[in-house]
Amino acid sequence: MALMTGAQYIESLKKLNTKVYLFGEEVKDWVDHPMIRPSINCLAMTFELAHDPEYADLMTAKSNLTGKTVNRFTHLHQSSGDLVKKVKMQRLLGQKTASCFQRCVGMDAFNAVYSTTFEIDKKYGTEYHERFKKYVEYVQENDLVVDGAMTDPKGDRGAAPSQQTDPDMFLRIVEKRPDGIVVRGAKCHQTGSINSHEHLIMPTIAMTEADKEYAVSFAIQSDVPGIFMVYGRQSCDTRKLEENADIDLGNKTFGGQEALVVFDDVFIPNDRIFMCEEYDFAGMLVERFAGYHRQSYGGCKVGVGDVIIGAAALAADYNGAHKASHIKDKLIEMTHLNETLYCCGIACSAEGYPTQAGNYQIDLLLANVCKQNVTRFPYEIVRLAEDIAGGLMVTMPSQKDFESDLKVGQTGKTIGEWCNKLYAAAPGVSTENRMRILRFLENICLGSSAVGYRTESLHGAGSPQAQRIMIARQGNINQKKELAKVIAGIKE
Ligand SMILES: Cc1cc2nc3c(=O)[nH]c(=O)nc-3n(C[C@H](O)[C@H](O)[C@H](O)COP(=O)(O)OP(=O)(O)OC[C@H]3O[C@@H](n4cnc5c(N)ncnc54)[C@H](O)[C@@H]3O)c2cc1C
Repeated sequence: MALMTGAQYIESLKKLNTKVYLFGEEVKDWVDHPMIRPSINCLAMTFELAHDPEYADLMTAKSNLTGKTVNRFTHLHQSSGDLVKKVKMQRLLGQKTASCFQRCVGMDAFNAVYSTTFEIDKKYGTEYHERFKKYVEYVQENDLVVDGAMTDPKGDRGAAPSQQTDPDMFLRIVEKRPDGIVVRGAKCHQTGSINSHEHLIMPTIAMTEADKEYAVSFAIQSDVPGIFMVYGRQSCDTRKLEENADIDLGNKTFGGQEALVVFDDVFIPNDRIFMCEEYDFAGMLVERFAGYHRQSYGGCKVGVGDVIIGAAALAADYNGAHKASHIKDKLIEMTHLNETLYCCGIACSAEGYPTQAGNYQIDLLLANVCKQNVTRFPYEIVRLAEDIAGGLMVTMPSQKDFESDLKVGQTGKTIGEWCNKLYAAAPGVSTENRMRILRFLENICLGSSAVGYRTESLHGAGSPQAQRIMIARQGNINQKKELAKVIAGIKE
């Protein structure tokens, strides 16, 4: 198979028996559910673009395991050039969907598990790395989507896994058998989990010996007995259930998705286990995965930022305000912020280095600086977009009002005629186009796409403080002190 098309991907989801719950009920036909389908369309783009010759260099790569052409989302990075292409691919996908396209977490997890298993085996003589290589070959050959699952519910944030009142607050091994293990717990906020064929599970935090039953990494199909998913609500999501919904959605075709994935005593066969109680490697795996994922945001959010900047510029054109110098300056500021994020994504990639296993790791300090900026700049970008858009972005009547032929008032005009007359702006611009661009901005600033552009920018790949801890560790203040001493002539 090697490279699926978007249509083949969607068909492949229909063959799964994934258990999905939404509004307290099981959703059988979840592939075509109007609240879920936009996120599937979005993921399908990662397959479609891989078939476009214009993007083949970014979207595909040569597998180091088989020598075959694979989708870059399943690739193990072989050079810093590969890391740079990853960021460029993510920017492209952001530009094409203006949403979270959900396939990055799996790619980031592959690369982190690949290098960590190599080092576990070196210390303990285990065989995780060979198993994992076979698993990645299987994923590449079948062009699968894999959810990168790290975040546990975590319960009391001040307590370690083994100290929790409820032991299910972190995913753990509850039984060891000759042929595998049984696990119990959950992973929350899982991006694209319902749309994934597989889940690659990793521990959430560094651990001590007391936590060893929680130090576990494995891969498992989405629809095995014991796994079920509860779909996450998004702001304004039920607009997608409205009949003939179009303009009011802001982005009718694409969207993101998160869900709670529960493991209610799930059996994991030995050949799919990549860490089993080696607690001293949990921290390494977390740090490497988080590093790759912090790099990712210097690509995907930048692509979405490109569309937001374009939409804000169009809103100014449609409002007739585009010639004002402060509008031009705000568009410059948005571009400056967006490109700064891109600089960080490219920089941490260009400074990548080979791991002991041979795949490439990003520069950790620069990736954390990248993500720290991502926790801030998108908020400023949407603030400026809202400034340029004007208040109509949040007070505009519905599409049905603009189209209504109900006569109102005393002069015989319809609601539609009133809305179209009063919300006309620059000459020659249809109110429909004005509506479309303002609804797009509403969706991204505070509608369902704000999940991906705002809160995911803040908490995804770790909350801001997690990056500050890494920046403190990697910043090498002592070396900087030495530099200052030399220049200042301090000898001690
Ligand atoms: C849209 C979205 C998509 C995501 N996708 C994925 C995914 O695909 N896969 C995945 O594994 N995860 C995913 N995540 C999870 C993400 O990694 C977490 O949200 C993040 O690590 C923060 O964890 P939390 O949400 O539990 O927040 P909390 O841990 O509750 O943090 C809230 C605040 O408390 C602080 N805090 C927490 N613990 C402590 C402590 N011990 N000491 C001091 N301060 C503390 C934090 O710094 C923060 O300020 C996603 C999150 C979002 C929002």
